[in-house]
Amino acid sequence: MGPLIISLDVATRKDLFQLLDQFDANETLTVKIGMEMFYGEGPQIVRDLLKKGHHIFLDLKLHDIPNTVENGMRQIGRLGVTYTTVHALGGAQMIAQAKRGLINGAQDAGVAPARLLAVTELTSITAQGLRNEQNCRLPMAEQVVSLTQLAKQAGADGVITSPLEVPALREQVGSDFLYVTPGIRPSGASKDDQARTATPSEAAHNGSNALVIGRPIIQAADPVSAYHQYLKEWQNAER
Ligand SMILES: O=c1ccn([C@@H]2O[C@H](COP(=O)(O)O)[C@@H](O)[C@H]2O)c(=O)[nH]1
Repeated sequence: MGPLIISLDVATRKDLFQLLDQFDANETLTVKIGMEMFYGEGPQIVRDLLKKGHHIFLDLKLHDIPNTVENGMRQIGRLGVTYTTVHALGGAQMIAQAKRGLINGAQDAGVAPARLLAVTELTSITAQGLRNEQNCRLPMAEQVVSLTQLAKQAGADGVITSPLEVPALREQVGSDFLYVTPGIRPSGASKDDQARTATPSEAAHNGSNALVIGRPIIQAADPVSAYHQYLKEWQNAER
């Protein structure tokens, strides 16, 4: 069973440490740094979190021509994060070069290479949006399977997808690949801007390898107890 990754979607370093300092200092967490924090605070925030012993998922979702992505990934690879992301829609060549950039960056810095995760269809995309806005003729699960096969063949280590597609992915793409799932909402909670959601225990039952949870933890009245409640549900779920 993989980690429950806390998505630290806050604007400033001060907000971030106000949140993290509520956790026991001995508790090693896996935390996700996204665009909001990285664009505001830069790579130093990643280095500071690594110094505190946390594992980092740097979620910048690169999507550009292959050469640009490879060079960006070389910089990310030097940081020593555990996971990072590209959009699968960038294509096989882009994904393969992203992987090469990560490996070369890790070698430059003498750190372990990050695992490369390809975003399939964002968990905010509905079946209607896929059809009417992306003009995609495949049903959601087939489109996600197709992008996952592409990502796997191109050398990614896993995908980001909704927990709803994981059973089809395990069956059609295999279990030797990471299925990391945001779009997690406790039963009865607001979906916010997420469309394809599941609870932590449903995600576990469907075969997710790791959960990503943001607002239900960071906006809770007590983020530490919310984290432990979802962690318990994730760890104790029937698989
Ligand atoms: O398809 C995707 C890809 C990435 N995300 C990211 O996960 C978190 C989810 O936050 P919540 O507050 O739990 O909704 C957020 O940082 C997204 O950028 C995603 O939700 N879906």
